[in-house]
Amino acid sequence: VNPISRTPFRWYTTEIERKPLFDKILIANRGEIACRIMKTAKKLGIKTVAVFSDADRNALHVKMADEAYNIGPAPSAESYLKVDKIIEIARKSGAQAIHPGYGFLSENPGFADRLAQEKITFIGPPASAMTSMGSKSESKFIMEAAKVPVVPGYHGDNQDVAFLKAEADKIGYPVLIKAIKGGGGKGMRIVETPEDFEIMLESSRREAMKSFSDDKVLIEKYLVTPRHVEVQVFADTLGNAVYLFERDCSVQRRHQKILEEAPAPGLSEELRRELGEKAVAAAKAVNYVGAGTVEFIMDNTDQKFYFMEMNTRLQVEHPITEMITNTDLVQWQLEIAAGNRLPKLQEDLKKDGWAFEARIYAENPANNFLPDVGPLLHVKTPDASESVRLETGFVQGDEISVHYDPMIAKLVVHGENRTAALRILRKALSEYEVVGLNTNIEFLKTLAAHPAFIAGDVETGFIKKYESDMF
Ligand SMILES: Nc1ncc2cc(-c3cccc4ccccc34)c(N3CC[C@@H](N)C3)nc2n1
Ligand SMILES: [Ca+2]
Repeated sequence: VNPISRTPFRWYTTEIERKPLFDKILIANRGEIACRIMKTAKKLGIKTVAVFSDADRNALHVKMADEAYNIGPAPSAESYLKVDKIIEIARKSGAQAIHPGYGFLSENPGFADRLAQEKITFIGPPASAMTSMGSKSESKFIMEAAKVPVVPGYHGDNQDVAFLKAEADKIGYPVLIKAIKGGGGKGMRIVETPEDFEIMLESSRREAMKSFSDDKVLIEKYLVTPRHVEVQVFADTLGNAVYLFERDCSVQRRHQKILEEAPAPGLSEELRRELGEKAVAAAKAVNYVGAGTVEFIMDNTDQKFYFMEMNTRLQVEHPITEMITNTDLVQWQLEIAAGNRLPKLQEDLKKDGWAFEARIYAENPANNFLPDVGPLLHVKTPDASESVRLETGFVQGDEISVHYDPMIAKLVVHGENRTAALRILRKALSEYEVVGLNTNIEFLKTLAAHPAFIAGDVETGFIKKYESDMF
């Protein structure tokens, strides 16, 4: 073989000079993700500005920041979602860029656009990509054009009841009705028989109008207890895009992820590569920039996978991807937001070992796992090490309040293989103590010891199927 062609074709033939990162960034978030972003900023010598509501005055992220500003009362709508207030503080503090974290304003195209107008760098994707991927119908049309597999169904403009019912008959029952602007299962209805179609359509539309002010729906073939397999992708402003392998997030309750793992169990290398390549194709189809996650559902019987949606933000569970690829994805976000190229090429990205993330929730198992609140009277966390990483925004003495999401920490572990990682997870959970409010730590211990979980038989019906074993 010609020796020249043996050298891998390097995407960057000209050495693009590396632009400096930022002097100061504002983190428009709270809790563990704000703390986690600050850790990377400090590592890079970037000054950090925190914003906090009245309820978060003494929070860890406020203590960690170089500067901190109050943005209003506890309710998110009066604080963490106040665009004008956040911009005013960015101005006052001289922050050149804003990191939105996840939730809050992280997938709000209006916020991204507003920052562009204000000449403040938004550390995230272009508003256009958020908008395209924010609509389940528009995103499906874009995916079809990009040859990314989507679930068979109808996702067009015709919202006439009789027409949609005819489409459902064509697809074949059971079908799923989904709100076009939906997410996390809201507005979703499973329809088992034609007789139920109209009433379920009406109910889905009511919820969609209430939740998203848009009652447009799409119809899909319903996959019974699919797996939720998502692929981390990254793209820079120079036209490059890579995948950083997949995560399995099937173990959920009421669309709330509980225990995630990377890579996904039971996939061949060939299927893994196909998932990655389709995810990159999805990102390129919307000229994506920054960190993104392409969510697929995978049929448990034939391992066929279908595009679900794209999350145009850095997700809660990103640390398990960092652990198996030895990357700092917030650093990647900062490099890309500063106009630099991807820190690694696809061939430089290697999957190493296995990682789990257990989400520690303040919740009461005796009260249907509903969120719990209260003081963290006593907290003893597992010792951090190469293989144990704890991401939290709260310490002993803090109050977990009702205003925000009940996740108090993420326990992330890494092992050389799934069995080793699971053992490290169980040990870490056994060292985790919280007194003062109820948590799901005991539930997680049972889950991590369950034979079906140990066997890797994960799918979205897992909790429902084995709940009786676990409580
Ligand atoms: N055509 C078809 N068939 C089965 C599905 C099953 C689910 C689903 C239902 C229940 C829990 C889930 C957890 C993770 C991923 C998906 C699910 C689903 N979801 C739930 C919220 C959103 N992420 C998409 N869409 C589906 N679509
Ligand atoms: Ca989403």
